[in-house]
Amino acid sequence: MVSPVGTSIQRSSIRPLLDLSDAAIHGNFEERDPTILLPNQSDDISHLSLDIGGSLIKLIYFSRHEDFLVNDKRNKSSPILGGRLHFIKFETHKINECLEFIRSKQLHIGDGDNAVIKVTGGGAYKFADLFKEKLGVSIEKEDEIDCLVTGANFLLQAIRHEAFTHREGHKEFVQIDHNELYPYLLVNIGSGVSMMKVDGDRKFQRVNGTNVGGGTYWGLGKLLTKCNSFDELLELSQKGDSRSVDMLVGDIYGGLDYSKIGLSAATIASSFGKVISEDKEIEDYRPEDISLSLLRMISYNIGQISYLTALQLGIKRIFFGGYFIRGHAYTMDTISFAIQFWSKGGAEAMFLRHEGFLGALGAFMSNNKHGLDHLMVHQLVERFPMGAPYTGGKIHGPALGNLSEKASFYTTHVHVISWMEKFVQKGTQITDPVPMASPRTTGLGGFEAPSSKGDILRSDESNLNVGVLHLVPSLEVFPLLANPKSYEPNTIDLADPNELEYWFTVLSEHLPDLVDKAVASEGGTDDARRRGDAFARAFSAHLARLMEEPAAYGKLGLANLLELREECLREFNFFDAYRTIKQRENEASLAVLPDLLLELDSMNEETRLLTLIEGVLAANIFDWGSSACVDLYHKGTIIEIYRMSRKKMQRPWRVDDFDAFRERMGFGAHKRALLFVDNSGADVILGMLPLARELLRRGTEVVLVANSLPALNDVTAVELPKIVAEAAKHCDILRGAAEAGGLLVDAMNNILEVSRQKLPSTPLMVVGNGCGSPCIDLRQVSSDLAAVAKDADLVILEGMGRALHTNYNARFKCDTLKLAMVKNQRLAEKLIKGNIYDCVCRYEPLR
Ligand SMILES: Nc1ncnc2c1ncn2[C@@H]1O[C@H](COP(=O)(O)OP(=O)(O)O)[C@@H](O)[C@H]1O
Ligand SMILES: CC(C)(COP(=O)(O)O)[C@@H](O)C(=O)NCCC(=O)O
Ligand SMILES: [Mn+2]
Repeated sequence: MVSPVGTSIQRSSIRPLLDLSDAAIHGNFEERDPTILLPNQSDDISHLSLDIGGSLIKLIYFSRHEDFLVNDKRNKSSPILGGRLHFIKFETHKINECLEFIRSKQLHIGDGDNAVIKVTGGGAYKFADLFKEKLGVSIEKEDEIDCLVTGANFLLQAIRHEAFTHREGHKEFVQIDHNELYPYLLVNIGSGVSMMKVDGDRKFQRVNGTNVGGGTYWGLGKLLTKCNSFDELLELSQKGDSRSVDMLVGDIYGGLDYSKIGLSAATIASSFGKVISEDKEIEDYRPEDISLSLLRMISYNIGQISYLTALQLGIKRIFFGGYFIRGHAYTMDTISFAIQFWSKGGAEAMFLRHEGFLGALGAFMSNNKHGLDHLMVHQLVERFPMGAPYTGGKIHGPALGNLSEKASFYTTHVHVISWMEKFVQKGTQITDPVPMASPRTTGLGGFEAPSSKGDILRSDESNLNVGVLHLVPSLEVFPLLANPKSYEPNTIDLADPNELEYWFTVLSEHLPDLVDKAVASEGGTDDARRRGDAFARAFSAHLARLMEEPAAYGKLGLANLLELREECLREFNFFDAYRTIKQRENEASLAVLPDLLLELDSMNEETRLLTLIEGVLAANIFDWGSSACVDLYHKGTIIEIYRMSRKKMQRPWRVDDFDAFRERMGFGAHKRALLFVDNSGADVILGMLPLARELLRRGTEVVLVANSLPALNDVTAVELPKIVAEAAKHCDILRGAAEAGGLLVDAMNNILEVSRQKLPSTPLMVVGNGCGSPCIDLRQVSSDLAAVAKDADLVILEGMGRALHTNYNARFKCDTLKLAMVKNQRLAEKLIKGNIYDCVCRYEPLR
């Protein structure tokens, strides 16, 4: 039996606090990213793995965090711990930076006596002594190819939006059926190139390779262009025109296509071949053109060898990894083109978001001590923090001014941790344009010059290319989903640029009001204001980044954006922005509840059910996330708005299945109902609770399913027991049910005057859903919710976020009722061909 949510969800368990005592900036204050030493802080890090390659060191570490769901009682015995996986890279020739990073974060200490450091790549051999000398640790070596394959298999099975195709500037995520994953060809383009045929878990063979790889591009490029960094070289290529160095078919055929064998005039006949006939020195060529020619030469070559290898083995799918790809649109397009061209469409190139980290991930997975080797897709949540440090609950520094004001602050405030310096730098990197090459092909095998959108590569330093993977072992797939495999939570796909722009504008315009509320919720102090500013800046930067590259963080739907906003607030330590508003609305609603219940009790059953549904729809107007509603609040009081809203409840509603629902409802029609509740105040107290009471009265057990973490003015599972206890003071049905559901155990102590007569025992329970967003992705819910769902035969989803933005098209294995008032004109038009404030009552019985 489920017990109510207690006090297990605590602030401190979600946001780790750093021990800042004796903190000091290490090294030169003027340097760009000074290391901050926190000698007394243990991040509770237990697992570190590295892939030390010829060019780059890839580091993954796991920091243990008691994420809010790990407190779940049933998981106490589970060996899997909640925590976060962080992905970092260094250049191999700067190994000392890497060692310093490990030391400053104490990654080599671990939680027990000895941390296990799994290392793969040649550096495991080359630098073993250095690790011993500098850090006093022995490393455990892991086979490189083994790790690459393990890493790729893990990513392809555990991360939902990992693999994607990239054609003509367009990125598309591919859903890979686990049963159809093998065999595939894995091509890892690091310094050199390895090709593996993968047939299963640890079943693989290295089938090919080439010495012309990422090291060749960077090495030759450095020599020929005098570039100082790989990124600089790659950026140059974006402005290049390789025709000045490449010999094209047209150059040989007097401008004509060699159409007999399918080669267009623009096809490269010989990379760098044009140079031979020209009497020029290297200075006479543009470095941009050289870089592009090199990039094309190497990418085509790898594409061609990969294709031939796949052909020889009869494999259709080729996944490309390795840091050479660097998320670079043109590189991916070139490789895709080569595969498509040579295979005539028979084979497909796919890329991986964690491209460079395959080996490091494999090394990490080879450490069976953390018990993370069988993580499932539903247990992983990827987040993209901006890097605001946790500093004892406070973010230090003066109010943020203009981005250009950063320098003076930094030199005068070195005694506090300069989160600002890092943040401003990150914000700038994030809003930098991302190159989105959309090369036009001639169709005959030639590429025109890339037409990239920007000229700056997004720095990896921003850490927003791959996020932090949160491992939440207690998340599960909602067991009542009719078809979990094809389930798509988002109703609105933001792939449509118009849609994207509309929602971005809506969210941007709502930002000042949200910041006001957030700052007020933390007492309006200077510190809160600074954090408010920083939050607004961070969220705007995320929006700008996504506007430019919508798939940057994985497939983008409206629900993801709304969740990102909540996560971003939390990152800046705003735990509950609408705290006071929620309290005020709860109090006002509880005050009128007894009268409402009296009125309802005077009705006959049929009228009552209709009035109850009307009540839910009318009260769903209290939504602080909708700009239209926020305008309403500035014009009237809660009670005025509620009255107005109730008066407008004329049937038929825009979507109106009420009659079918009423027909189904009788005494004991359902054994257990899950009520996914939405907003605080009138919505839950005058809308959903009275409906719950009606179900209880009809002998149906009720589980109120609420957010585990705050989001806008949504009620949370922690807040609900107190609200129910207050309501129960005025209602025997609710009191008996809450007692039977174990809800009043704590609350009863406060209401001793209540008579303890034996009451009917249909239980009312509360359960946290595992999320902190106004929407709900039912592929990742708390195990508590999954457990209660098993006996449920009615699901009621309420509110725009849970019933419209997400799950409007979801099908369930039981009767389902979706209730919402539409508080956005565009959504009303698009979804129900109606208008703002229209209502949806969609009933989908299980036949
Ligand atoms: N910042 C960078 N510095 C050096 N090389 C980079 C960088 N970013 C991407 N690369 C490319 O990635 C290649 C290394 O890829 P990687 O998968 O890390 O292989 P390895 O394990 O051999 O180091 C380099 O040869 C270069 O082409
Ligand atoms: C965030 C919300 C989904 C919350 O709605 P609810 O689930 O509370 O009905 C909604 O407020 C929303 O879609 N807001 C953004 C659109 C707008 O301002 O119109
Ligand atoms: Mn809401």
